[in-house]
Amino acid sequence: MCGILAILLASTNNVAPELAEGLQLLQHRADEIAVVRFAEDSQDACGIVTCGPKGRFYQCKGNGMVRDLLDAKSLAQLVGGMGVGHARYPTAGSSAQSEAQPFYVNSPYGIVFAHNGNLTNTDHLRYYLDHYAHRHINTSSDSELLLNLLADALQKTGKFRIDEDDIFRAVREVMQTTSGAYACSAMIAGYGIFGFRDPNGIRPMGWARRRSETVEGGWDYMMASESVVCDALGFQDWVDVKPGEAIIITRDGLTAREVVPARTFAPDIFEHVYFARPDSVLDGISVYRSRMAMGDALAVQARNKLEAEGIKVDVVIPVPDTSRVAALQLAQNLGVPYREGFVKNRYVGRTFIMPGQELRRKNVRRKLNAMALEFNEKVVLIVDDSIVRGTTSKEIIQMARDAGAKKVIMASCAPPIRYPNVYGIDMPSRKELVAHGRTIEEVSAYIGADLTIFQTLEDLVQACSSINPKIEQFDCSVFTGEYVTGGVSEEYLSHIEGLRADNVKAKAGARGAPAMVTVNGKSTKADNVMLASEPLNDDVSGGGEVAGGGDISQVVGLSNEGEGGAHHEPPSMVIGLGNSSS
Ligand SMILES: O=P(O)(O)OC[C@H]1O[C@H](OP(=O)(O)OP(=O)(O)O)[C@H](O)[C@@H]1O
Ligand SMILES: NC(=O)CC[C@H](N)C(=O)O
Ligand SMILES: [Mg+2]
Repeated sequence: MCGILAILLASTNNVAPELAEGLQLLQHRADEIAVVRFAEDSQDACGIVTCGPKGRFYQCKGNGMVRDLLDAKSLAQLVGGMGVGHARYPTAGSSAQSEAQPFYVNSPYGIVFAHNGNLTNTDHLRYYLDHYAHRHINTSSDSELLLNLLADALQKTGKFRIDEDDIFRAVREVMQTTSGAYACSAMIAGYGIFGFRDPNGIRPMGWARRRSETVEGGWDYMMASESVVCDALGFQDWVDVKPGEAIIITRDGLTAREVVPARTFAPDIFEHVYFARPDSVLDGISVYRSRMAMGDALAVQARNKLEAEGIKVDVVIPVPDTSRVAALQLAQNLGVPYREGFVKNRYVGRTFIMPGQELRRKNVRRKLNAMALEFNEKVVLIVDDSIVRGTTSKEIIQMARDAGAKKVIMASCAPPIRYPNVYGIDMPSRKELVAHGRTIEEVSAYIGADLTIFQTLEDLVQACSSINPKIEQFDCSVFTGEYVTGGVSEEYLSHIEGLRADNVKAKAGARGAPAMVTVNGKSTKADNVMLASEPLNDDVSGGGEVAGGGDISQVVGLSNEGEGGAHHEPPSMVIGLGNSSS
């Protein structure tokens, strides 16, 4: 999953520090543990591009977490009052530094682009861009395709200056040609920022504004994956972008338009189960309240199952962090004590996102420690938000037994996950999913539980839609194998399994080792681009029109691992390293 963010200030103050702060709040969408970052090729990446005087772009991006990569020194060099940020973990292409976002194209106008989601017709798009648009695609990233489609559509206007209608039209063209999930933020040099959400509203996105502190009567605007960014940065009145809608923000204000009619409104329910922060509200549904409702529903099920089996539970124990909210609710409903029996090492991140099964397994143990006094001689009910590969459950059940538990019952707030996610969550291979091809009893035996209780899909959907009844449908494909966009065939699933299963990624990881880039003679992890030599003019035009694009002096560190596509095998290369003028 990824986090996207864009901010446009009313003033020309530097926006980079706020973008970095916002990205920190989205880090859970691309979180990976410290051990991985130092021991192996890092999967996570992040980046910021700002637009400064004379429409010049300033960029810092690369592998690593926000707090490490976007340090004060780097941020000080990112000039300008508008910018785009991205926190990535890959669902297409590789984890190579060259695929870190935001992406940039110089033509037309200078566009910077960040994407959360995953496209399902990339072969087709790649073919079109190669054979018809004649645009060079330099990585295996689906997001680079999306940006180039957008650029192609804007290019077709043939205009020196574009306006809002041109952008809306270009976004419509993109939506009409792409299939899959996408929430995107973009920026045009010297013009403004814009964003859009796919016609099924699968990935979340919204916007907000606040009064400028420096420009009287002016507004600062932001758009982001989750509302938590809006709250923390002091923006107000969060508005969700609708499926098929695009928004354009310039210094003149915001315009929203439905560019294609919504096909469905089916947000990915896994955002509520696991991905999103509990303090976010997505499409009018508080993630926290939906997780409470999941706990309530699971309690009813658990009571019935436990009674039927004649089991009396002594204690309910959550698997930190995500399941805590639901587990507390479940314990209260059952009238059983809730105890934090697993202590989490706060310096270890989310294990689910880590690359490679062996690493994930080891790190469950590094991350969680069982306190014997909460397990010894007890019948324990362990609650997790989901059981995906079964790595966590298998390890912690063994830990519970080692700590003296008499019986271990496992409960999952989500139903069994049996199908890949093709919309931006890295669950690409059926074979890796513990419940694929297994009954509940078989899953239970595999993870070593005495009994395993899963939420029903009906209860999960009800838990989310009860908070906002206007959202009647969710993408539940990981549970059902029914994909809201359609067009996800058996052939396609086998194809992505071939590209993205753990074993394939392990090989690709070696090929995709991040390029080291030299900036001003220093070796750095980041693609750090400083373009302007001295303060120039305004960074954003009065809005409405762009004057022939911005001025960008260099692009850095390009390399390619190849998706195996027949039409593209671009060479590894580095273009224009070094600082232009400063
Ligand atoms: O069955 P698995 O493949 O192990 O995946 C499921 C687990 O992964 C996630 O935890 P994670 O450690 O990523 O994050 P958290 O701290 O937010 O719970 C999720 O909350 C489950 O605990
Ligand atoms: N998780 C995501 O949203 C990833 C975005 C995009 N598909 C990439 O791999 O970079
Ligand atoms: Mg967890």
